[in-house]
Amino acid sequence: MEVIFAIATNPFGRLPNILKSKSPPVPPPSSSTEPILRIGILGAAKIVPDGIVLPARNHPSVQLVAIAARDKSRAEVFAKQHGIARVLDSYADVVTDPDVDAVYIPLPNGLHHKWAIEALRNGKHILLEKPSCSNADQTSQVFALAKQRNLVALEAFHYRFHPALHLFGHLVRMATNEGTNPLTRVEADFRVVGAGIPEDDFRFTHALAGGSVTDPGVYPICISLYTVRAAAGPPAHGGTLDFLDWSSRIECSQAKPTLFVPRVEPLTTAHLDPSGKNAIDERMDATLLVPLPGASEDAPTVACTLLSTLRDEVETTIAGITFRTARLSTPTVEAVFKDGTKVRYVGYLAPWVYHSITVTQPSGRKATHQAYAPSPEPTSDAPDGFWNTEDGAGAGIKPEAWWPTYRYQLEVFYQAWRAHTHSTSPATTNNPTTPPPVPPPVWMHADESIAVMQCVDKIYEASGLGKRI
Ligand SMILES: NC(=O)C1=CN([C@@H]2O[C@H](COP(=O)(O)OP(=O)(O)OC[C@H]3O[C@@H](n4cnc5c(N)ncnc54)[C@H](OP(=O)(O)O)[C@@H]3O)[C@@H](O)[C@H]2O)C=CC1
Ligand SMILES: O=C1OC[C@@H](O)[C@H](O)[C@H]1O
Repeated sequence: MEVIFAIATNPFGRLPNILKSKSPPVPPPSSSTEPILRIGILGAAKIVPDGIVLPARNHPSVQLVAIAARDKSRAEVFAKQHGIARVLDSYADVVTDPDVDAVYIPLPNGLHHKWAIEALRNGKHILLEKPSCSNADQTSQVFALAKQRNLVALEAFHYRFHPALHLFGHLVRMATNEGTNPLTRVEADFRVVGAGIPEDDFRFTHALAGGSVTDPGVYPICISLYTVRAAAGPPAHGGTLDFLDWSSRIECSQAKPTLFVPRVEPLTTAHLDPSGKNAIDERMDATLLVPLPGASEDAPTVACTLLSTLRDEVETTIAGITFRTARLSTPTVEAVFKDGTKVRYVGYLAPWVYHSITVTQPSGRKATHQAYAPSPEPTSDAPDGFWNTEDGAGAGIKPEAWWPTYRYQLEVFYQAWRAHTHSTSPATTNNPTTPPPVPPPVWMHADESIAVMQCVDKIYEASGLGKRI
């Protein structure tokens, strides 16, 4: 609601940047010193235009070279519309194509594992849509293979790469007053307005790892873990966090599902699990008890309350007739500290459209912050990096206020790939004009993708619906 209010009351404030994000400038072709990353796409999915087509259009060193869809004629129309160079006969042809360096995988959740493994086995780097897989075991297999084959693998948690999140992480750390004012509670949500999702969508299909936790729910899980890590600050004595040791200590104390019930004839049965039980959550209310990394075993945990919905509706009855209308809301995360301080980030999934980060002191005094581009404020204590005002994209490009999360995501993926290519290819290592192999300024680690899926598994087990398979 806050976002709608903000845009409605100041439409011209954000509008130019929103329009630019939908029609980004096309930079001149890359200089010869920048290696070109050639991406192939599996499926003509709805997320493809925002997730990769528009970001790539604005990237001087990324080319979308191939796509395949189950129906080739559909892929041909899609490729023409979005400027994708070649249409191949099958997903298998994309992952084996010698002219593809990396594969973008925007398939239904239940197909992520199969196609991530296929792509990696064929030597392709992967940008894998969220949720990384159907469960944590599958995610561990994917990232283990990427490591073994020395390939870049990134889960497409786009919101992680936007400077507004890094400012939020910094403000969370500041609120702890160097750890003396501990984080006690996190509340996070993502309510998808269900009216638009057809009942035969993969999100309501058990065999394709559907459900509200695997779809919108992974964002509140992921941002809650980020918030707890931000509050803990960098690991003591340097070093890096042992994610999997930490995540193994996270418990799900309650998980209450609201089951999906088909309404539209012919009624689907895809929500049933193999034993015939309804196993699709249209909504999940859950609590994770998350230890602060580095805290002693008996230290209090942080209660993270999570809400995800696939159909969020309000029922109104007038003159005996019941109407269902979508409830509008904006993805929000709020961190609450022992002294009552609150840090609330509204709009964490589409921060380039609008967001606000408000710190409320125990006295009730509020200060609101925003970061539409890398912020001059110090955010270097945010976990997993931050965009410095000096950090650029290749070819002298700097992040701009219109950049969507997906453009940042493509940038970090490109930079990770470039660093990798530089360190493994004699052609680039011997070329003195090739940019040095700097890692991207921000990253999302493989072990964190695994930790998120461990939380998904724990929530589904506690809910009685069972892990996704
Ligand atoms: N990062 C983000 O902001 C978002 C991420 N996502 C994620 O992206 C992925 C795709 O989501 P979305 O774009 O909404 O999905 P769509 O339903 O639009 O697309 C899924 C694609 O998967 C292919 N497919 C292959 N097998 C099947 C099957 N058995 N049933 C249905 N589709 C099949 C289809 O490709 P074909 O063209 O070959 O027929 C289809 O285009 C999901 O993992 C989702 O979680 C989704 C929305 C936003
Ligand atoms: O990742 C997502 O973000 C947008 C939602 O509408 C969608 O269901 C989900 O897959």
